[in-house]
Amino acid sequence: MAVYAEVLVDLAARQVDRVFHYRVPPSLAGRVLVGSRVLVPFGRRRIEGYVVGFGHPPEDGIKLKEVLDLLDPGPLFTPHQLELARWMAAYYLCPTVKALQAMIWPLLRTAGPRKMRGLWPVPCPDRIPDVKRAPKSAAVWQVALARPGLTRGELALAAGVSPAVVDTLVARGLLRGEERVVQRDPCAGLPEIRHRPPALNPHQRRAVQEITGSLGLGERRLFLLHGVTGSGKTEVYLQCIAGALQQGLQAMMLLPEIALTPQMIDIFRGRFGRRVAVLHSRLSQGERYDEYQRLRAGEARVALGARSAVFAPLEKPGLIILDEEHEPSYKQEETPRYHARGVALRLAGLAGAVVVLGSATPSLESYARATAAGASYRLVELPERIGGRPLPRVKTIDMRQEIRAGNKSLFSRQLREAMTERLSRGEQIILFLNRRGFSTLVVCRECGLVLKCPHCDISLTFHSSGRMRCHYCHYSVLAPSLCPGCGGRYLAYLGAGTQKIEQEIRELFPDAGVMRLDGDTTARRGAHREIIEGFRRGGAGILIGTQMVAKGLDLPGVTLVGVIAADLSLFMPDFRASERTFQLLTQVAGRSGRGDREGEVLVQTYSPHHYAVTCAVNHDYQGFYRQEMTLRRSLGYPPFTHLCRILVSGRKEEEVQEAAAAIAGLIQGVDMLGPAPAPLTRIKDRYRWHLVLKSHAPAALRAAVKPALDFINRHSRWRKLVVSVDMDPQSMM
Ligand SMILES: Nc1ncnc2c1ncn2[C@@H]1O[C@H](COP(=O)(O)OP(=O)(O)OP(=O)(O)O)[C@@H](O)[C@H]1O
Ligand SMILES: [Zn+2]
Ligand SMILES: [Zn+2]
Repeated sequence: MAVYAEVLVDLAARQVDRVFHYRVPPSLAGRVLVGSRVLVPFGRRRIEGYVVGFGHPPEDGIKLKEVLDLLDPGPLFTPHQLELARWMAAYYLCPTVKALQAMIWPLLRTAGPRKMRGLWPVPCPDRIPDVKRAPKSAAVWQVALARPGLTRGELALAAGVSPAVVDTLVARGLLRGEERVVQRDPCAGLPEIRHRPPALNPHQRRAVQEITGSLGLGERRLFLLHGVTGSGKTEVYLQCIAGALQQGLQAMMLLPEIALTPQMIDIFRGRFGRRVAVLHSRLSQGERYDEYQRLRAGEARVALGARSAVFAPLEKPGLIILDEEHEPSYKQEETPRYHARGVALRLAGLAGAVVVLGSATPSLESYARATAAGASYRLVELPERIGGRPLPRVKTIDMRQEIRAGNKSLFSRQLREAMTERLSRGEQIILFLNRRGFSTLVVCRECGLVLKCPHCDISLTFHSSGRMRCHYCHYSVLAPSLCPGCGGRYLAYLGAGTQKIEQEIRELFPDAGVMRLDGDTTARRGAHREIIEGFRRGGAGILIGTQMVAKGLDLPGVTLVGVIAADLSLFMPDFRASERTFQLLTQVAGRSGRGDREGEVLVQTYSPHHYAVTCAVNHDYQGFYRQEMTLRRSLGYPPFTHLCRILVSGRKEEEVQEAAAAIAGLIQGVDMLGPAPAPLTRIKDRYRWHLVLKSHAPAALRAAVKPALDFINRHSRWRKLVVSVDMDPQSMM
């Protein structure tokens, strides 16, 4: 009997989410498996597809086309992964093929195994060159052992001999020239310092016992690890992972991209060596491919990475950890718009794994699930800092009073004094401002024109390079000397960014040594490590940065943290603005006083009485939680409801508006806000309108959205529009 493959095809333009049937020709029989990537005819084209099953064609008598080719030697995904992709498609309302591709992306970009042509040592104990009798040959041999695969020239150079010496070793059969597959190791050349686990404190011990006690039961168990900053959560993760490995399980450790610092990678490598595979965006495609393969082969047992590492191909994931679980970056802001936490919970269900969500400032959603009646998460707390250290003293500084006292600078008198004092004692300081660049607003003083991106409805940020940049579409232009509107000569540079802070701090503290950590200074590979290591070693007294300095850094020399403007995130048009502000302030404050000396934090603000600020100042998570929950309940926002945001974008605003209205007309059975222009009204030349749907049941949201989407997809009139559906949106911008 003929075999029919069910194939999911990738049609980027249309939202086709169904399988097509193809006959498997005898030449490919037995080699095409579930998970195989194949080439199939589709209409007049040949396209790629993924085999998701085998079965009977839909109708008898139809002549089926044949699979043309098999594109990889083995399957790219497992049945487990397919199941997860199907769930993602259903929950996040995206095509299954998109979910699958997100899962196996390290295999899809052109990378493949790396082959190297070079000289490889052939061990034969009796003929190894003697250091005394043949020092040159011995030198070549040593280099060849340490760095296999070098070319003849490289080897001679590294050993400090002429290439002829290399040739004699080849002639004697000690070196063989050939092409081999080599593994790219993203950590090659970095020191691998073995860390011994410290003795846990009683809170940590209890946490590790509770979590490891649930491992290997084959059923999903969920934990929320709420530990104050500096309470040693990382050590709890490490020991839980060690426990999982001991039981023959594999583990996944997820961190937000910016918390996945080289230091963090060192810690994991130090504890687990090559059993850790690292997956993150700064790796080269080839490195990613190799790390992914090491996980697939079971050679690596721990996957460490950012959001997409939740798709690491583990055969037996027994433990899944999300550190900083409250971070918005766990949500992918393009199709498939999944949340790594949601996927992790589902994966744990499929695999019978334990999930640990950790944070000093858990999301309201997670904390509610851990504390409400019938809680589904078990709450585990680390209420104290390691070594009984106190949390830092935090003080707010009312910037309105500074102005009244005639201080118009970016820095309050108190902050300056405190900095002087700390520096005189040889202590270190972090200054935090969540905005990169020099000034975020360039305005003509004569006609009031704001210089905006020609493609987005966003003001351009002036950078100290002399260029103005759009932080949304990367447009950049040389800053004009005259106003492009009126030709006026007086342009005002307003809204300080980290570069401006740096400039002013260098003037105020010329001897302190200043470093800056933000998206601009870390663009080059390796720069992030250099800056943090340099600062840790005392290479500077002051580190200025964006939220990169707020997350996860453990720098014992820091005793003062200054927050330049706490209000920046407070008044964003987003219902999570208070939550984000509270989290950010708590996290950045937590960088202070992690060593033996007591820490201090000064928070400059124009809203000293806002509860997000006061609760962060008082280290009062519970207080913040209670007040914010009261507000969310009264407004009907998550965690009391689920949201689904529909964003329509296109080049013609009338069309966008019309389509948004048409969608709104088709929505039934759920509450709806909008349609209205999104807060960012235009990005990359596309106008943006949105609708926000609310319901207590996610299923009701999906049921409401489906018909509207189908309608839009069917109408060619709106083909140029992009309609994106975002379940549980993290950004409302
Ligand atoms: N049991 C222990 N004994 C001694 N030192 C420890 C112990 N556990 C952790 N530490 C050290 O305490 C410091 C703080 O730990 P860690 O960075 O894990 O805190 P954290 O809870 O993740 O904080 P944050 O949320 O602020 O990132 C680290 O330097 C870590 O090495
Ligand atoms: Zn002007
Ligand atoms: Zn732009």
